[in-house]
Amino acid sequence: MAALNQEHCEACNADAPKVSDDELASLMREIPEWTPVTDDGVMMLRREFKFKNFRQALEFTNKVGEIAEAEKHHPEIITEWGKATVTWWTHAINGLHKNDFVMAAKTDEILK
Ligand SMILES: C[C@H](O)[C@H](O)[C@H]1CNC2=NC(N)=NC(=O)C2=N1
Repeated sequence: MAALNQEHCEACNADAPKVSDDELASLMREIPEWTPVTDDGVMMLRREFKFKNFRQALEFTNKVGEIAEAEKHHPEIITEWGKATVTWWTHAINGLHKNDFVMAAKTDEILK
């Protein structure tokens, strides 16, 4: 199987499948620094990234924005002094799709 960070998002509509509990468990092993969180009943993936200052957090935010535009899949990003909090979920299905795990893995790759 290709590494998650080498995969691409598939076009996704309201009929697309949410990840099953088994898929969730196995996909989480590929992005161990992310946490599944539930916000208003919607499951999401979240990770906090720490930086030395606001500028570095902002530069990272913009790089995440570039991969989001390239893959047409978009996160919530909260950018603060020394920190960016990235949250991925699939709006179209109000939950987690494989695409969110691909994007989390690509997000991790930005800092490698
Ligand atoms: C038409 C367009 O591709 C869709 O609206 C995309 C845009 N980016 C998206 N991003 C996320 N995270 N979930 C979506 O369902 C989604 N839909």
